[in-house]
Amino acid sequence: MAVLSFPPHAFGAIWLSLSFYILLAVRNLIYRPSALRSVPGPLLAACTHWYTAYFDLVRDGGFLKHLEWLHEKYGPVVRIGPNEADPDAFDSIYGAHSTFVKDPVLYKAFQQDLSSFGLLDPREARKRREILSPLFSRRATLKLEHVIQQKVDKLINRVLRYEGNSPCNIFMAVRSTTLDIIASYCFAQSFDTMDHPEFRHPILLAILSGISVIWTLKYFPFLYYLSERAPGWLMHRISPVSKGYTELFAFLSRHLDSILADPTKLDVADHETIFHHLLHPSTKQHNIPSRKSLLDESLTLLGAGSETVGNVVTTGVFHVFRNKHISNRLMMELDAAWPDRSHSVGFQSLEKLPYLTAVIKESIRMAGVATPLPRVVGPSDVCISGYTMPAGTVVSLGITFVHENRKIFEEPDCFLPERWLGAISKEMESKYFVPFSRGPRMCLGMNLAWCELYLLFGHLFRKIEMEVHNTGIEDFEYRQHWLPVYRKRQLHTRVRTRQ
Ligand code: HEM
Repeated sequence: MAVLSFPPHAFGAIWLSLSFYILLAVRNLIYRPSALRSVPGPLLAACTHWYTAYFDLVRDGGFLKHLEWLHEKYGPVVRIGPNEADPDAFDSIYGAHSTFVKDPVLYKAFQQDLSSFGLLDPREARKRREILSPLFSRRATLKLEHVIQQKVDKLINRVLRYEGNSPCNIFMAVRSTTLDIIASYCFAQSFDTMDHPEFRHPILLAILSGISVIWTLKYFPFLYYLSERAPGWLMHRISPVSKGYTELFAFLSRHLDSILADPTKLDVADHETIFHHLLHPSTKQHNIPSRKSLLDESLTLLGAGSETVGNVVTTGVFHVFRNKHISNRLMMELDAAWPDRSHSVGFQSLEKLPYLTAVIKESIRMAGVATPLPRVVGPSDVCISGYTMPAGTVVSLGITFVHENRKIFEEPDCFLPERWLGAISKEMESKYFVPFSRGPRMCLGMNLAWCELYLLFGHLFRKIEMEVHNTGIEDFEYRQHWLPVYRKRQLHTRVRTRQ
């Protein structure tokens, strides 16, 4: 038997590790913040982080589902780690005046420490936001609307090539589009992801599969260190999709280095880009970011700006086209406002359409979003939901717990755009619609996201009739790897031109 051939020193090592973890767990139970002892939750969670790790890693992103069960069992505040709690109090954690900082244990796993998303120091993060915000303001988005529109038009053409043919993979088509949009918007460059047959561009595949490694890097950060130092051929052997990441990194590095070598290239760029802001002389008061920081920022924006919007659009297309009442009502509204499809209708006209707006909000609510967003309490102890959380405690509340809360949204599992039309909807929105989070670290790309969503939803539904093909609601069940990861069938539709 294999076990008999186990070398004796291996048993010794296993015993040693086990004893270490048991001692650590006991220490956590006895010495960790006594105030947290009163927070209800499983004993094992209070002993060790490997409790959440088990669900994140072994149960394939299953902690979010388990957390729902924990809240049902223990109530609105649950202890989920030796030093970690999940209280039902969104504004206390993420509100405008929050002084809590992002938890390094999670955020360092993204390996983008020097980007707007990864900077942990609130002053550094604020400075970076100040530099980039002008490019992501509503005004800037309106100015660059044509950049988005161009890609949306290309998507419509690409999708309509499937008319009378096999079903189109909308899941990948839309994600290819959002990746091309964010690359164009931020760098005035394109990967031409949409041109790839079946929308399976290696860079897109690498970004998608990269989501699933977040938990691994959170619990085993040294793996990133090893992967960075391993020869490329070995990494490609271990994970063939990493070739896409190598391609992405090489593309961004080449582009950045050419600008650093000759900044006048920015003068002839098609439009303003992130580098016009990050390398602008007035930035000197904040210091020009290092090359690593510029690369981190580029990777952050590509990641943050593509999958998020793509996921919302895929979710919306599925729900609208599987419900005749919703698709009819939406098309009637669009046809009335936009009788001639050959004339383009822009963001500012589309955002005035109430039913389209309701459909977009409901798609955002139903699409899984970034969760959890852990924050470290500080600089002093605070009382949250009736419990004292000592400074240093990690707290988080998943956005899904707000958006899928039965006490807030009736029938939260149903796609009901009408919920955003009633008299009460404005109040609901201001209190409970938080897909972009809130406070000092809320989404930087929110205006861009809204513009993309209106143009994508508006043009897809006005110009294309779709029939969902071989995809069911079960295919929208996801595993939470910080972002949702879909393991089942991708949304396919049969398509027909609408006049
Ligand atoms: C529907 C689309 C989107 C959703 C639901 C969304 C949601 C979020 C959320 C919840 C956060 C907070 C993350 C955290 O605290 O860890 C965030 C941060 C961020 N988002 Fe978005 N996002 C979307 C689109 C975009 C786009 C298009 C961009 C492109 C520029 C973008 C760029 C960022 C950045 C840079 C941050 C980090 C901000 C900071 O930490 O200060 N997002 N987003």
